[in-house]
Amino acid sequence: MKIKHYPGKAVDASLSLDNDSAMGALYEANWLQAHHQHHRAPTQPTLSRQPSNAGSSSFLLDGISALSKYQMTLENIRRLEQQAQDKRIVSAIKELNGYRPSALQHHQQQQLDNGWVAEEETEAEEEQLGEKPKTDNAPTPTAANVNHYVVDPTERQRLPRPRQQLSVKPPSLRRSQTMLQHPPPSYVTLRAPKSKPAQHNSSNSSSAYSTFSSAAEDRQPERVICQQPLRLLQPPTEPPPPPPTAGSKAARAFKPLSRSQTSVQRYATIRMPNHSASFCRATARAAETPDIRRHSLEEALQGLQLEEQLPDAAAEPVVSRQPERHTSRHISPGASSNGSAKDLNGEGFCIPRPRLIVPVHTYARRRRTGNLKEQSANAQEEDVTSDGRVEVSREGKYLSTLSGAKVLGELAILYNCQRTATITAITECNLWAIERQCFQTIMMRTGLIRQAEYTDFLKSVPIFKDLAEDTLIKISDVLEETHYQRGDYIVRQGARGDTFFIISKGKVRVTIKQQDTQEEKFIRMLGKGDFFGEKALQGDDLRTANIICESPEGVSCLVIDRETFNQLISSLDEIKHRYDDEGAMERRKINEEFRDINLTDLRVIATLGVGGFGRVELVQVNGDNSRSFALKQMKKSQIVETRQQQHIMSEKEIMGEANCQFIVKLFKTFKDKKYLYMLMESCLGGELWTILRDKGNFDDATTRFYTACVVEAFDYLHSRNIIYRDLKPENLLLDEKGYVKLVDFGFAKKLQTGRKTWTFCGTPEYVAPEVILNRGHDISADYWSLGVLMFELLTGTPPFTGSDPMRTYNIILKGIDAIEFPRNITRNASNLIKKLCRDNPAERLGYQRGGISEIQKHKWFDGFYWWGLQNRSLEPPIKPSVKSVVDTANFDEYPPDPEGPPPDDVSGWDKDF
Ligand SMILES: Nc1ncnc2c1ncn2[C@@H]1O[C@H](COP(=O)(O)OP(=O)(O)OP(=O)(O)O)[C@@H](O)[C@H]1O
Ligand SMILES: Nc1nc2c(ncn2[C@@H]2O[C@@H]3COP(=O)(O)O[C@H]3[C@H]2O)c(=O)[nH]1
Ligand SMILES: Nc1nc2c(ncn2[C@@H]2O[C@@H]3COP(=O)(O)O[C@H]3[C@H]2O)c(=O)[nH]1
Repeated sequence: MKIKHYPGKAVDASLSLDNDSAMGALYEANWLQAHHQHHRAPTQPTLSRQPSNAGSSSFLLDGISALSKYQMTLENIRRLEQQAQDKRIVSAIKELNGYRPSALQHHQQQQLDNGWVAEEETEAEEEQLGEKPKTDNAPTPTAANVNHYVVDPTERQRLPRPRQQLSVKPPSLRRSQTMLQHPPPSYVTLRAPKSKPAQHNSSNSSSAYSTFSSAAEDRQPERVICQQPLRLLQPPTEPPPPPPTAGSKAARAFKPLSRSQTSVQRYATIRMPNHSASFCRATARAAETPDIRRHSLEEALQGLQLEEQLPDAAAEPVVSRQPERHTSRHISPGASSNGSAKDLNGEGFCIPRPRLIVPVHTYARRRRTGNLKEQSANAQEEDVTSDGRVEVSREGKYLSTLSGAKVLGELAILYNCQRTATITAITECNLWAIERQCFQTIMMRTGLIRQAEYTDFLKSVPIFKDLAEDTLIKISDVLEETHYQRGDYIVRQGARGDTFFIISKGKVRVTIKQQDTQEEKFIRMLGKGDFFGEKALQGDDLRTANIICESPEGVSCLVIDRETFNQLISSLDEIKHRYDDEGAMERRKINEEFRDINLTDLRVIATLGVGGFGRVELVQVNGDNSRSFALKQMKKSQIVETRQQQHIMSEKEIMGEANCQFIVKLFKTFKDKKYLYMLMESCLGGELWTILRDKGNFDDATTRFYTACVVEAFDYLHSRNIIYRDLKPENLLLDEKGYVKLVDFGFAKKLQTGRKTWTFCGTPEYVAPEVILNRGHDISADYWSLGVLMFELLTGTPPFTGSDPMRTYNIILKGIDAIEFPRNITRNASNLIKKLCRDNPAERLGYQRGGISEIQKHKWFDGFYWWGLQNRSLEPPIKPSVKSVVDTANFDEYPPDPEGPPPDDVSGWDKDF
């Protein structure tokens, strides 16, 4: 069998089963690269093979080789486990290295117990989010910090503009600050090696050993089984540490990682109480795909021989006394790697195999996906006499003690490199040896067989049918198969999710918890070839529905990790939209209408407004005079200068998807060298601010109507965890009927559930105290601004107004109780304002248990016809005069842009706009 592309780090070469030299060159090249990257020493002179005619360059990996990473990971994790007092560092390191820290197990437990519980915010997480600035630099309302509040150059020229808009600090700066404060763990920094004299010279070994018992508890004279080459050893800098004895403090310090940290627990979001017991694909699929059985692992081994070896007779392997039993034992999925019962109970060390080439990767996968129960049982069953113990050391330093059915010595074979560690027998051990050729062949054949099966299956799945063969191979290489029993929750709504699933067998039920009743509503059934789990990966990590195993005979899923999903799958249209809710589908249909409209099809009628980055023009599509649109034109250079790229992308995304009649719709975006454009629905009633300016203030009923429109818009946004952050009358536009809509989503942001954000943005008069104090804010900041809006609409001036932003912040921090309420604010209105403008975000109305409905139920809204507002049957208090679709009478007049066209920006940051 030939493959073209090797998954993982994609090596482009032809690999043939019988082409030994290609295989050797592949391993060799990997090792060379590893060596080059990490040891920076001259090329290993003792490599057994020279680059073959297969061409070593084509085998080289980008960056660090998997082997190097693997070794360093292994050893550093251990070292850090011993050293680090701070558990957070340990778990961060593990996570960086692909392990799942116990925190996730904790999460999973929480999910099992009670749905899910919001994770405690940590600095490290915020760092990842790239939002939280260094606390030292947190803005406080003192003059010294003025430069944190960069006055937005977008401030309009029109008078009387009472306020300025805030701009944000450069995100990159914030990030580096955070990193300064919390430097990343030094997991790549190896400590100075301590060495002890090697007992034996070593060589490139040609066999891998599986240790398993031979009775004796008595400590035998130590014998080296495989040894790391002497050349690598450094002169001792300090006396070697004594080998830890069982139960000693040192031995406890070496407490190895548990398997659970590397395998099933990675699906922290998935509740899998009753996994079916088998991960042996050959078995699991036997019933369904008889042809696959032909390629069972046993078959892959035909003609291969295992040898049993005593450590002191390493040079002369003894032929196994029980070859049949050994054969099945060694290759069974449960025992294919370090699958001892001890391991599985969290006491053994679990070697993460490098994801490099098919055989290696496949080898790893089996273990990572392994079903705990069954592997444990298998290992116990087969590990008849598992008392033999070996010690692993590297450069004279003790690493671990292995016992039971462990595989060792595979690295030198897989990578054709010298032994990477020294293995010494510390009790009498019997080892089974497999020769290089045999071992490689097993790994390769089983890997290829497995890969071919998965690729075939993927080809039959409709969403993948158009994917290139090499992409399918890559996907199939990282797939892990999991099995569930009837009634299992494969995915639980509200849990955190990190994986994408394709059903390979059986049926699942999709349900969604109803907000009001908490009952689970049936949504649909999914079967073989269907997928699920994409939403959590696209959104804020949280599962949006329950997926329950329905088939009596269980369900099998192929599981794909987030990284692969993002790289290879997430862009598929079908993935993006298959399970859209009704609103999203309707919205997509609307946007579809504008698919064929180009910038050149638009004709400018007049200017509607001037924003921070340019003008908003009233436009019509050539040949269609029945409708008009607002085209927001933004100077790219200015966006970059003020570092608002991220905000603009977010604005596009949120407005483009929102399907709410209280939010201005964005239909299409365009870009050219100088500008970004947003084609929106036009609201010809003008800004609420203009009306307020002309009228001075509104009465209670008028204010109630506009406030209610905003409540509806917030209800829509907040239920999707979107924070708006820029409420003010300028951003409320009236449509021709007099209903207001929220516009300008430049500061809107989708938050992760339970998370806060730290970006300092908004308009000074409207920002909440926690924003000023840089304590992190969330949707509750919008409720604060709602109170401010009510006050401004009722009085014509916002409650917190200073002569400059710093004074305004000081006033805000004194709180709403320090503000005198004019008489025209009714008691109910002032009560609601005060309840919205609570200093403590958690106490604000709308943010508590009853959600936004608490605002709707407030006395001030007594008798308000919410349903009429929602179905637009309610008569608005002010009916704007809009004579035609091109009537701009409700807008001020704007002179042409005095600055002229901006410079070109073709840097490409806006490619997704
Ligand atoms: N859809 C629309 N229909 C009618 N007028 C609009 C529309 N969108 C924007 N405008 C007008 O253009 C002005 C500026 O628009 P917008 O606030 O979106 O731009 P911006 O660059 O984000 O401005 P800001 O400086 O307020 O952040 C608005 O205040 C409004 O007068
Ligand atoms: N490098 C390294 N090898 C280990 C470790 N634990 C067990 N081993 C095994 O020790 C073996 C030494 O020979 P190999 O390099 O062939 O393969 C190595 C692994 O199988 C470890 O922590 N580091
Ligand atoms: N939200 C939602 N999810 C669905 C629906 N139908 C199937 N699903 C799947 O259910 C999955 C639950 O986990 P995710 O939210 O990650 O991804 C979700 C979708 O893949 C549906 O109608 N709504």
